[in-house]
Amino acid sequence: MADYRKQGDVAVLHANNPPVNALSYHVRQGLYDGIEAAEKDPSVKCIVICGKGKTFPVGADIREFASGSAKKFPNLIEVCDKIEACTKPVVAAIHGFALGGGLEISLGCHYRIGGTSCKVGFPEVNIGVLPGAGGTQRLPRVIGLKPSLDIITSGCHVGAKEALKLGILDKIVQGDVVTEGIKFAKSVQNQPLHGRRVSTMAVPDVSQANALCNSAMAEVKRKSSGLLAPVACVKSLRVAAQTPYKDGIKIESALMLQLMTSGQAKALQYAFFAERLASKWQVPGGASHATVTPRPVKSCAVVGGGYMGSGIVMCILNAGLPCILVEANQKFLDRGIKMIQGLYAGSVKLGKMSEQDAKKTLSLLKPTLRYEDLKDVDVVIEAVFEDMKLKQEVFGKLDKVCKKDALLCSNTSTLNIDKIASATRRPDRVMGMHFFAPAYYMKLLENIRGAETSPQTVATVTQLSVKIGKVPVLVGNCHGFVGNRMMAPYTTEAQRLLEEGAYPHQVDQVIEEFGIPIGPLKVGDLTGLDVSWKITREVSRMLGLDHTKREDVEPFGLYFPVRNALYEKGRLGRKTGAGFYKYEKAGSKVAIPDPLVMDIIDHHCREEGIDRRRIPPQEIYERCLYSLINEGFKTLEEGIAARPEDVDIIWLLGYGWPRYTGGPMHFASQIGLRRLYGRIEYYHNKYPDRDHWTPSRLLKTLSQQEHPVPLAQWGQFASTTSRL
Ligand SMILES: CC/C=C\C/C=C/C(=O)SCCNC(=O)CCNC(=O)[C@H](O)C(C)(C)COP(=O)(O)OP(=O)(O)OC[C@H]1O[C@@H](n2cnc3c(N)ncnc32)[C@H](O)[C@@H]1OP(=O)(O)O
Repeated sequence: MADYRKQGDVAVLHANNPPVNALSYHVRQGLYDGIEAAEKDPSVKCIVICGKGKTFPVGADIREFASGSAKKFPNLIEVCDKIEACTKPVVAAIHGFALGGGLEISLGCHYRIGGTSCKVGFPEVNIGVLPGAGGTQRLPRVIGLKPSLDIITSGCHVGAKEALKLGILDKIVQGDVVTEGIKFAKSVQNQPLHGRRVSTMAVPDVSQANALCNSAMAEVKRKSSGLLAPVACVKSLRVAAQTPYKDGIKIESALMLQLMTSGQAKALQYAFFAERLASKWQVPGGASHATVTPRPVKSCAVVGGGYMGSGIVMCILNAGLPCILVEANQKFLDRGIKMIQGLYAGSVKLGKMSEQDAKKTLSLLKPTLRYEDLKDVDVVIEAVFEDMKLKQEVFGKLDKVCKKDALLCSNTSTLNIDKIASATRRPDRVMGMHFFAPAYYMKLLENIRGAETSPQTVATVTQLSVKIGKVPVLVGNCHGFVGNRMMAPYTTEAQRLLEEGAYPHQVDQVIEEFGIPIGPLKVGDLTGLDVSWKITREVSRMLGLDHTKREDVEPFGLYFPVRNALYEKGRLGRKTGAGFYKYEKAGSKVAIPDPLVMDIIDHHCREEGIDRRRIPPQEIYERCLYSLINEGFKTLEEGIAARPEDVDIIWLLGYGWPRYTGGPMHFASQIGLRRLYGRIEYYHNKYPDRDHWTPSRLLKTLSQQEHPVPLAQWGQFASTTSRL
């Protein structure tokens, strides 16, 4: 709703819909009625629109897009038009954020003022739509076409200073924005409104409109290939420059309708809420984010200053927390510090950080070679080499020196967290914190709860994860957890396809066309074929298998003859300039299909008596992606992942799965579970020896329901209880 009050001859309208004043039906109605009441009241001379609580409205209520309430009278266009048509001056007083529909409301106002820290923007592209309440038509009339193209197609927030410079804000004010808004409104109450109604203005300097729009169109197609919304934004802005407002708004609405009904908008809006759901955990027994109070974390330590460890240190420092970095020897410690210093220097050079801030942040870092220095820290994150023996050694040492209630976490990406915890006397305070590389950049944190991890440890680690800027997803303990476990069948199928008839570039092309930025074989080269070779050897050992014997490893999906042949020839990937591809030089990023690799593959097939066949792209697509999705369903049925949304967030934020499909589980719901199950069963029959094609029981059950079960209810069909 919107609260209406009068202060002298000023009517003040507060949008009131906590926590972010999203413009739900009742808020729109309140604003519309408020303007009407103020218009009718002869004692009112001017009006201020603002937001209750922490922000101005941040946009339309995204949930109303699916429910249909967004269309109810008055819709957002009607509210903006009502405000603009008012015969008394209306001032938007912005604090916090004015985003999307919130910014459209303020562009409907005759004046806009903002607090020093306010931000404005049109983030609609991020949820698959456009600023469809006149935003694409009004913004260019205020600030011109070029900056409007930048703001609307990027979805970026614009700070107060920049907004003032561009002309979005008329004034920046200090202190309480509503008080200042009232003062400002009084100062303009006798000014004519002619020239203040944005829809009546012309877009300034349209002589270059076509060239600007052509180049913006090329840019959005290059940057976000396959995304519909940025393309529609450019189209709508082109119209703004070439057409009167009354016609432009109709075209904007038509484009909005097309986007709203697209699968992309639904998937992106699903991802928006899934991301916010991720940190809301619950464990068996009922303890949850809502019931358990986290312990305060005032300082942290990281063990291991390699690529991952250094990145983790930076996340902690960036959050303003002191961090101790421990290494085994001076050489490694110096290397870690140098890496961290270099990355901050790079940020300063790029203008992302001031020199002073970089210095201040770095002053929070304390390097050491002595574990004893960790005695007072609240949380330690271990980031040493992925080796159980080494990790257990480290945890044993930490357990001895750290205070009793300190949490000990491991950045393992695959190893058994209970086994690591068994090296300590505090398994209730041990957890996995699986960061993704580069750790200072990637938003995902896969947090692993061991069998004995206490709810308070979960609460504390979740809170710390959010504080260091991550999206934490709580998962259960199993080999590879959720993300890497699903990765296994995907990479296995990619490699098995090579033996049957495909070449690396053919597999990667299909996956990249689907929208994953780097195909599985290029990822293999990036990670290093020696690294994956060693992992295969370690996993084989753990399972008591001889990794050199095909008959041992094949049934476990650990047989990678092409990779092994390349590894044996010293082709270790990008770093050696040769792997599944060749590269201009070691370290180069451009992967070039290599006839030598094709020969190696052909030779292997001849030796094994394999008749190579042409593999259609659809088969590549299904074998890589459907096997991965099937594994995702298995993590749900086993209670390793709590919700399908969690699986999706892990793949969206950790593995580059295209956001406009919503993630593997949402994508599965779009394919249709019956059809998906049928294809998985087909491959299971074709490759009965490959365990990852055994269809998930949960998927089977869901696919047999008479009507499609909404994704949010899939959990009710998982037979096993949660293993979180
Ligand atoms: C006829 C024409 C129709 C429409 C045209 C207009 C279209 C639009 O306006 S589309 C919406 C555009 N706006 C956005 O996309 C803003 C989205 N929100 C954010 O970016 C962030 O929430 C924030 C920067 C505004 C605040 O961030 P933060 O402080 O980190 O809070 P959270 O993100 O955790 O959000 C808190 C809480 O609010 C819910 N929420 C946020 N925005 C919306 C929204 N637009 N609609 C509905 N709900 C929203 C969010 O889900 C969180 O909810 P929970 O606490 O339950 O998790």
